[in-house]
Amino acid sequence: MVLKCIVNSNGETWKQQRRFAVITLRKLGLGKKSMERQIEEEANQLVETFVHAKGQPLDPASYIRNSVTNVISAVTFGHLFSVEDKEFLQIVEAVQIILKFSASIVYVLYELFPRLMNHLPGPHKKAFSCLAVMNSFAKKEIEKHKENQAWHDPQDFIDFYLHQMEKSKKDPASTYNEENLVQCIIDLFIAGSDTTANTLHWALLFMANHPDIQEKVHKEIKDVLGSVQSLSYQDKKKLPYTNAVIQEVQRAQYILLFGVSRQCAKDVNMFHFLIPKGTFVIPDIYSVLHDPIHWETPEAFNPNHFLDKDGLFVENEAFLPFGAGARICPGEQLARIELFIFFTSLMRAFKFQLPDGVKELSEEPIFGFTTPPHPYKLCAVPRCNT
Ligand code: HEM
Repeated sequence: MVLKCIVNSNGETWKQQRRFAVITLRKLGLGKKSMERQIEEEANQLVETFVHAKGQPLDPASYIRNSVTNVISAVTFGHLFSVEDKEFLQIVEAVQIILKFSASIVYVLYELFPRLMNHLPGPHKKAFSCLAVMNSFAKKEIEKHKENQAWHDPQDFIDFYLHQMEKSKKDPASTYNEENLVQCIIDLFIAGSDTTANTLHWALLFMANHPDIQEKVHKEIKDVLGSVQSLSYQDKKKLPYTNAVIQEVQRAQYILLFGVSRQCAKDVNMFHFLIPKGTFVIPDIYSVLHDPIHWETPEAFNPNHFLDKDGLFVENEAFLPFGAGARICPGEQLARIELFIFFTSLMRAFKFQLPDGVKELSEEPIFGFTTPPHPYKLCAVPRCNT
């Protein structure tokens, strides 16, 4: 019920919509209004917001969520929203409610007995109304794009999609239509905002709990980038320690309870077990990210998992937070750019400290479809060189 266009579709619809999304996200990364610049703009806004707190304790969750959701707005609609915009805040809230619902027992009941559940009150009604809000928001943006007729020089996801619809209107096998476009937009918002925001939320928590690691990150950024203002994703290669810390955050506190459930398209023989065609499979990505065969100290936060003895960055084949295979996350590159630019901008600008009297922040997650940290406060103390 919740995610349909790419995430939960199969067959020809999935193939076409996914291929289109992958190609379009790549093109947007290279385009005039490249995603990287928009992410940088949004990261600078987040830094400004934290500066206003003047080092006093603040809960960073909603600020991070708004910024990351705004990046998805830039990608899909081609513009950023003011974080005070009521409609925008409604969308941010709708994503939260839908995700919370999709990990609830009521969701399972709804999937099993939809007709009965339709007659009963409950959280599914609220989730449906949130989907309706997202639907009408997406439709309004599509209408604006149609009026502007900018799809001849496409600048965002909607432009590219309308262009594709026009190109394939005579193809009877085409699945490009406005209904699927609305679903794609909802997919991008739901799959692309909470995942990245929760990773950043964990990243700040780990930095406050591990000041020694935080100092090494800050020093590396300062030594390598100096007073260069603008950040680029290319800088990642020059910052092996920072890169290792970001990946370690993704590994140590994986932000999905499980991967997305999938159905076997054919009989599969795996390590002598037959998984018959049609079986639903739920990948346990967390277990791969904590497998003692692949990680020296799986339960500890340890950036050395991604560094060799000379401090150079090393990949690990068991680092699979974005899944694997044909269904691998199409937003991986966008997410990696966001994590790098947001994290590096924040580490460069602030020292994140525990508020007075707090010894440590809890590293226990809240279990749901995604696994954010428990709400916490920290102090973003501006570094004197910023
Ligand atoms: C830290 C951030 C993210 C993580 C950890 C993550 C992780 C994942 C995982 C594990 C899957 C399932 C892969 C599989 O079934 O094998 C997935 C699917 C997906 N993700 Fe992400 N994701 C992230 C960010 C994003 C972003 C930013 C977007 C969009 C812009 C996005 C869009 C999607 C979509 C559309 C799918 C469905 C793919 C399909 O079914 O073919 N994700 N993601």
